Amino acid sequence: SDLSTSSSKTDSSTKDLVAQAVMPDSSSNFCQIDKDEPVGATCDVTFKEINEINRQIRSDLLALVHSDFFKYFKLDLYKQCPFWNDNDGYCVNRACAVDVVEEWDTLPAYWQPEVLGGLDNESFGGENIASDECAFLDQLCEGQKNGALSKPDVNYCDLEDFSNEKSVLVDLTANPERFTGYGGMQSTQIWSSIYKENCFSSEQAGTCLAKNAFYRLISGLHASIGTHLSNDHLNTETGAWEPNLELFMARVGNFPDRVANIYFNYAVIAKALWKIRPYLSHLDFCNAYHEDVKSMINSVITRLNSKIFNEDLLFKDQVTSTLKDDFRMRFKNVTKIMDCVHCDRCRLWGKVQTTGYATSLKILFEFDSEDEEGKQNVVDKLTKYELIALFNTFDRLSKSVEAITNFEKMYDSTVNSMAGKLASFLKSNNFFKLIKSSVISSTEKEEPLTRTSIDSATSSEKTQDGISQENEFKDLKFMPKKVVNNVTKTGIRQAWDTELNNVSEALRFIFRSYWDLPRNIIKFMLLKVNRMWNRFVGVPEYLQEADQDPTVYQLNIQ
Ligand SMILES: Cc1cc2nc3c(=O)[nH]c(=O)nc-3n(C[C@H](O)[C@H](O)[C@H](O)COP(=O)(O)OP(=O)(O)OC[C@H]3O[C@@H](n4cnc5c(N)ncnc54)[C@H](O)[C@@H]3O)c2cc1C
Repeated sequence: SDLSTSSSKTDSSTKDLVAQAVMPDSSSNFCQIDKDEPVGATCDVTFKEINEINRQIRSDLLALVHSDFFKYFKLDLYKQCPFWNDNDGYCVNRACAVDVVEEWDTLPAYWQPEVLGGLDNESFGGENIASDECAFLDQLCEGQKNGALSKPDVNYCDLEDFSNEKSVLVDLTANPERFTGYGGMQSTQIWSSIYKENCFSSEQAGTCLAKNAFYRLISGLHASIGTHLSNDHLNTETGAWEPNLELFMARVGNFPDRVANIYFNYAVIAKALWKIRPYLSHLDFCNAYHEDVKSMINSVITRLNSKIFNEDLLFKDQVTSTLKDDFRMRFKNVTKIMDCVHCDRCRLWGKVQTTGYATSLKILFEFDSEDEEGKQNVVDKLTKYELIALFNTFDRLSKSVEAITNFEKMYDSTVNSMAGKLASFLKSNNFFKLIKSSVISSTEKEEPLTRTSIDSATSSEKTQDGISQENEFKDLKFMPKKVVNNVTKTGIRQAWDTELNNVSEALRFIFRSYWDLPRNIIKFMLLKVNRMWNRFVGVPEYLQEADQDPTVYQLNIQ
């Protein structure tokens, strides 16, 4: 997929649709979500409460994931897709690339190869651990070395990825999750395989709940990615990275369930973080960063609470261990499907986030509430990459929630300005006055515009254009209402006036066309002469096109 093509396609298709996409029934009902409602049956927290929690923790969380400990992640960018033979696809856009860390000297001490034993985890453990300044890192990887993590397997992701020799270290802050242009058949295949993992075979009690939770997790991840690529989107006209409201509405905002699933995922990860809080004291960060990192973690986690998500409603009592195993295995497959993603940047963030979710599921469902020692054990055996993924995934969701709040502001101001523009347009333009007079009854004519009148006028406008938006974007849910035929008949007199106006407007249009004809002919001739001259003096074809359409030039040079 080509960045410029897909981007310009998106720009043009969404631009025309924005009027329909962002025209709501009520501007306060952004995404058609009641913010005072709970996020889901398993969450005792409302959308509004999550917005407030997020507002409080946002800056601390951001500082945490920018800290030297949490900003690095390790993955194998060249791992073969284990599910199908399609390793040939490449995303060649610059935006798809990942800048790996090559200048090791610039890294903090505990990321240096001599301290980490080449980062392959082989040298972790043994007697040296206690004396190592970075005992925490060794401690986290100890379980892996001892094989304790795989017997029994309580992991929802493949931990081997991090010990793979071919894995590279990546600075996440230098590779932001944003629009890459990755799309088409390749990404569709990935998403559809991910959703297919939700096909639990079991019919036992609780399967439906498990399926529902699985679906919400995946859909929330998908929607969060959609929010990021819309929030950090390349404007091909200016070259700037900026939020794109139309794209957000088309991908996420028009689907209340997708927005709700982002909040659901926020609640899931927040609860996992809340659960490990009492056991974090064992973690030992490097001296230089120890206190800072710990206080940053604390300031985020202390603002979370237990009622944000009730995992017991999901699995406890209703689900046998076979179903839980099935759930774990299927989620592990999702993390493995990330190796089939052709765009490196997307693969990187896909790996980080699926590992983050996998870690939170491990904490939520493998923590035995009666067994304090067991809980401490689970936390002690988390690898550093699981911990890094967990906090970075929480940051992604936190950023999504923040972006949704900003999109809501953009949406409201777009709607307000559209309503204002439409109102003045209707006032000044005769053609629309005619429509207005046929839609609004004679008694309402001089009253200020109401929401209904604006909607009706827009719908009429749409019908006049003859464009069937429903066919183009079946997904959109904020379509203006269908034209309601509420013409008030006020007798033959009004019909006569309307007809007379129609005829006079038509005559005026014909007259104006004749009037403009000579000017249009001259313009056309000048254009032709200009083209012939350019060809004569040897100006390349693409520059001539760019001359007429600046976007063409921009696309060609990319
Ligand atoms: C792991 C992964 C990471 C990616 N990361 C990036 C990235 O960082 N930057 C980037 O620009 N692109 C990224 N992409 C690509 C991006 O997700 C889209 O696939 C791409 O933009 C094409 O979008 P689309 O509109 O064709 O529909 P897609 O997003 O591909 O969706 C396919 C279909 O799934 C359904 N659907 C869409 N969203 C949801 C949802 N939330 N819940 C339920 N159903 C849904 C719709 O019916 C839709 O038609 C990534 C893709 C994958 C698989």
